[in-house]
Amino acid sequence: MRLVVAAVLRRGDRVLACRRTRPEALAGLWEFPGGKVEPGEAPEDALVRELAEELGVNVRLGTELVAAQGMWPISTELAMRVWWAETEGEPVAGESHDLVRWVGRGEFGELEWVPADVAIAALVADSLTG
Ligand SMILES: Nc1nc2c([nH]c(=O)n2[C@H]2C[C@H](O)[C@@H](COP(=O)(O)OP(=O)(O)OP(=O)(O)O)O2)c(=O)[nH]1
Repeated sequence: MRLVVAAVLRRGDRVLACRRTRPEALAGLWEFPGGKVEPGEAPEDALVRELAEELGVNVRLGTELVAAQGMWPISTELAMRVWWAETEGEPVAGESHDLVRWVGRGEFGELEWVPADVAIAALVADSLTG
């Protein structure tokens, strides 16, 4: 099982959603930014690295958003761990995304999420005020 890590970057009552450019099956769908943990790499280090690479921001991780089962299932080969995070920088879409958007709880329903993120987005929306 390969581990994927993702961040719910929070600023006030909004969080950052990112629209994927690849692979074709996921292009156009929204996700929380992150990526695969490399062999030998600590999950938290991988997450900080991915956000620097993909969005050009230096993030500070907060607490983990734990699923009922522990990890968030993606597929038979992949499972995901997700952390709250903050940054002072302004995220800019690189090659992995063609749009980034700060969304409040009322806007979550406007986005078509990557399938594995639907349950995470629901939990996140519930925990935001406004
Ligand atoms: N980054 C990210 N990936 C997610 C989310 N939800 C979800 O199902 N995935 C899936 C999509 C991909 O199959 C996998 C993560 O791969 P990725 O393409 O983002 O990772 P990476 O940057 O390390 O990519 P690569 O080196 O394999 O190209 O997890 C999510 O919220 N964020």
